[in-house]
Amino acid sequence: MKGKQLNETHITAVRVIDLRFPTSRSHIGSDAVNKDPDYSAAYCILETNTGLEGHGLTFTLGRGNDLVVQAVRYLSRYVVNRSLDSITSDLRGFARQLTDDTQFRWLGPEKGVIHLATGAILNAVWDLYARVEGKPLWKLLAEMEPRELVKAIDFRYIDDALNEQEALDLLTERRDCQKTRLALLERQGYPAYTTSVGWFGYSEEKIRRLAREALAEGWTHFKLKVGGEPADDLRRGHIIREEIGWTNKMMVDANQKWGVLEAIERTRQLAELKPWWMEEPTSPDDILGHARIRHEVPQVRIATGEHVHNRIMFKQMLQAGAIDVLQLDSCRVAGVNENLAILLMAAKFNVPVCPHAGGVGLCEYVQHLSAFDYLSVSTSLEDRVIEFVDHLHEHFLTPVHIRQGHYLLPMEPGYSIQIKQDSLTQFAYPDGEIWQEAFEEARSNGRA
Ligand SMILES: C[C@H](O)[C@@H](O)CC(=O)C(=O)O
Ligand SMILES: [Mg+2]
Repeated sequence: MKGKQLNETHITAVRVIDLRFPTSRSHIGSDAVNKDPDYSAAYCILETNTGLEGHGLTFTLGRGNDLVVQAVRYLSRYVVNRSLDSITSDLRGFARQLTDDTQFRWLGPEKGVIHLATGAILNAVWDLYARVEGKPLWKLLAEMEPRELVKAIDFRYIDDALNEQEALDLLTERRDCQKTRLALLERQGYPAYTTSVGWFGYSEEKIRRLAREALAEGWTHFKLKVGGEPADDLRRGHIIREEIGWTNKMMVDANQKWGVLEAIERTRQLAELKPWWMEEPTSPDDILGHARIRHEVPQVRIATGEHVHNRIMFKQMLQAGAIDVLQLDSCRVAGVNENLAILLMAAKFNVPVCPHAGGVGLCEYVQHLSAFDYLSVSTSLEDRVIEFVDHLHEHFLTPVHIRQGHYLLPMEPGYSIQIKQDSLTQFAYPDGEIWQEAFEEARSNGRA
């Protein structure tokens, strides 16, 4: 039956939508580097002969979306007119087709605009796969045979750190007691932290109020954006500490603001806030820089990953002992396939994965990856929390559910990423109503 449905599903067309939300107007999502982020998505819909659809997106910011949308359109050629089972029977080969296109590869390889676009298409394929199977993505993954799972992973360039046999052994050994872990997730959900209290552009009064409210809602982990003047960062940090106390956890995120030496100095200063981690202290490409910061400020754990663009970079981060916390991004790397590789490497190196979710749709995506990680890969919740931001969920057909600072397991088939038709129309750029109104207002104010 399973094979038959996959076989009978043919992808007939791909619709690509440039979707942008004007979040920068209220400083939502702002940090020391990204001061005016309009949360955006290069969104694609795989249409099929059966009426089922596969939805996928890659998160970007405002103008950057133009380029990724175009790249998704180009890559669509690899899915149109294919049966779903021609893809799912060789998921590694399919991912390679996308990453190895002989002319697009020059734009990467496996990084930047073309890789972001690859993430959208691959995630849409997995969404469709899970819908055809009638399962949420986490369940599809957790129930797949280890042998099938490793066949989705491209071990090229990482097999010096993790090879296929090791991945297979790890997945096989860790199947024990999966039911017990599932029962725990069903009961209490997956632990989470909130970033929404501490965006960079928020006033001190606002972060105090939001921290207080979040505490009352049951949150125990809170993230603050730093990277401003040292005294301002400390003052803002102490405001949060005054509200949440010293038992709850606070993390700080500099969004790559500093060079390595400044990062060392600033992380030492921020240590007085007792941060649970220091996030993105410097450039995401500086593997040895992260290792040095970690070595020179041992009292603060170092986290990064939202801008780490592929499994090969993560491999080196792990090999170099550069990070304490790995923050994979579900669609910066090449979709579910590459996330599997990264989860497995992190498990081998015993580094906790706390996925990045500050963006549109990222919370919806990563809840599946973390549930799968716990059920089948890391098998631990220790030091692991999923990020949560409380913006834009109203646009999703099956948004995340949070209870007492935990993500509840999503139960609907698919990857939870489908955006409501009304929202797709209203926020499409530049023709959507929201943007037309904004252009009109700018014209009448003489700004256009
Ligand atoms: C621009 C994004 O909002 C970024 O600040 C998110 C981020 O760093 C995080 O969620 O962590
Ligand atoms: Mg961050």
